[in-house]
Amino acid sequence: MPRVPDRATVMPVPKPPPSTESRRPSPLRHPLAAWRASRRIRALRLLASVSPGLLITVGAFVLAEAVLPNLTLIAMGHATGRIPAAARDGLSSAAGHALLVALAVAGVCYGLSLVRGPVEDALSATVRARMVVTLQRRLVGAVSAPAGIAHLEDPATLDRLANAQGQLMNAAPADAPMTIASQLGGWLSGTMACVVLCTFRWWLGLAMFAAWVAVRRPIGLLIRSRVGSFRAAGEPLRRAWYLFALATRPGAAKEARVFGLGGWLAAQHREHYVAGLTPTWQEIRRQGRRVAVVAIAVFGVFALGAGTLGWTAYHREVGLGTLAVMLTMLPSSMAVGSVSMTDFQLEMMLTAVPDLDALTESLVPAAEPADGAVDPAGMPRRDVVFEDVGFRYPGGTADVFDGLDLTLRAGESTALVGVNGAGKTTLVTLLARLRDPDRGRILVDGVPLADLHTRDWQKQVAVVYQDYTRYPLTARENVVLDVLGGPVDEEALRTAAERSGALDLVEGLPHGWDTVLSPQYTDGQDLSGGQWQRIALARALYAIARGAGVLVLDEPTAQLDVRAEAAFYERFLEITHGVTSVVISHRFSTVRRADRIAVLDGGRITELGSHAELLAREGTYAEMFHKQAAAFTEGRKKR
Ligand SMILES: Nc1ncnc2c1ncn2[C@@H]1O[C@H](COP(=O)(O)OP(=O)(O)OP(=O)(O)O)[C@@H](O)[C@H]1O
Repeated sequence: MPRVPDRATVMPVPKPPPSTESRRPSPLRHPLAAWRASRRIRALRLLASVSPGLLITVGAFVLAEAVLPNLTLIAMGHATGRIPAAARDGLSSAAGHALLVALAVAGVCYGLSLVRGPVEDALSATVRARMVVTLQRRLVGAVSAPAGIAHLEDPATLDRLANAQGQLMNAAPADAPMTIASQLGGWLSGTMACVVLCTFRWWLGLAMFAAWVAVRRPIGLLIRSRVGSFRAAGEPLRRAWYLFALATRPGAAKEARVFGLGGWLAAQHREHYVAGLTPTWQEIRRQGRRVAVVAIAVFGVFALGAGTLGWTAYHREVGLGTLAVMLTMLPSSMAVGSVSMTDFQLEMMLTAVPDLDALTESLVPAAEPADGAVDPAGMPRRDVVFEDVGFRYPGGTADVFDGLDLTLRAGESTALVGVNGAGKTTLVTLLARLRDPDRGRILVDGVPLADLHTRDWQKQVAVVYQDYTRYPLTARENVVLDVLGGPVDEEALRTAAERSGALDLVEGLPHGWDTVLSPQYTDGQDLSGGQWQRIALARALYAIARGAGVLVLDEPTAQLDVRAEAAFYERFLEITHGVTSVVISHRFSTVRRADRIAVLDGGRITELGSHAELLAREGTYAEMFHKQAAAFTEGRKKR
């Protein structure tokens, strides 16, 4: 008796670990661990993994950002303080020399501050470019790690994916390291100003520092909670972006115009966007009063500092130079507590970090357990057996399969017939192990599918899907997809194109096999639906020529014209000869040519046999066949 695994144990949608965003630091947690887990540190570590040299350069930028503005102000203050003495004693006096030195230092620092802008621009562009490549590589790696596709229909995973790309909040995560650097530079600059204030009155520097930190904390928390409610609205925001893409990209452009969808799309986009942002706006309104309290505190602290300076100057306790330096340090110290739009943007960028990690942590290890050790090369030699298979889509309300038994004999063609929604395409999905059954087993030459190396088995199954992909690549690349970047077997390519009826079409293209099949690229050209279908068919036949063991054709002639369809039928036996093939079609002129026909109904195979056998049985197949034949004859008579 085969082991019947229960639903929960088979290839589940990988569950992301709880977002580190929501893991509140426990008081017992080591501070160093909390520091390492901080999203800022993780973003900077990401940059270090891209290029340690770049991180060091960014560090130097932070130092310059912290020191240069203060040095300029201090030097200018000192210069101001020396003016009276220099004016009195002359420039050649000691006081005059001190003035010149202070002016020279101020000039150099100011000059260096002037190049800060262009340097920051260049550095930001480099960091962004390197980060984008790394982030995209990690995302593609994570998303394509599982052999199955269930995770791509999991809303939580899709929210994470959209946010890790920066799409959900319209904030580019690749800009996070430089924004952190700029923010850190500002904070250090403010801290340095507080230290300078300490040299005047130790308590004033400390008080300013403590006040700014105290001011910054509640505003920081407000920003976090705003961004948190923004992030929580993942689904409506993702939907808003989807609608926006529908309205602005070519895919749906034709239907959007013909059906006049433009206004509806715009209204729907607005509705979902507003629904996504409403909690954030409510949060902002709730926070308004706290922000007002903080603003009053800022004013109070600043007044205390300025008042103290004014008082001491009035009583001649400090000289002009000290007064000039300290007066500039007061506003400089504000950088410790200042919060701007950049902080909000940075907070949004940083939400991508835990999402990126969660995707990698959940999807990449999920790829491993699904892999078996048996090499499927040359399989199937005998058969592929579906044994008591049960399957229901995650979140679905009904079983698609309930005790399905079917044997696909090696070297034979089997046609799958059934009404819309009977589960024909789903059966192919299980065969290619893009999903696993909830119950029962699929055996290839007696070996459970789970014991085969998943990726290699998937390469053994060449499928022309009903909704095959039209890649914006050259005609050649569209056909030789499974070996992209590797050597191309030109003879097999030509034969595949000839058998699928694509050869004449490709030879008629402006650059032949090298024509890009997309009008969105220079010299590119689009194809008609039927022409694309021939290319997709050639893709599967090329894979078969290169050793794939199973050919699956899902509605192979749906988009072909009458002549192409007739030519396909003539070649059908030749195309599928000796190949283990599965043909799904509602056209009985295709189906009848298969060696065996399986009728799928109510989650099981209800009839199985050759065309003649099933007609003789006078069951569902015979009824469907006669209805279609009658409709066809009727149609011809009317013409
Ligand atoms: N990704 C999915 N998530 C949930 N349910 C799905 C999904 N894909 C298909 N279904 C459902 O599973 C059932 C079988 O769908 P499937 O596409 O396999 O049918 P089919 O026989 O190929 O139909 P058709 O002849 O229309 O192509 C249908 O009820 C469909 O609604």
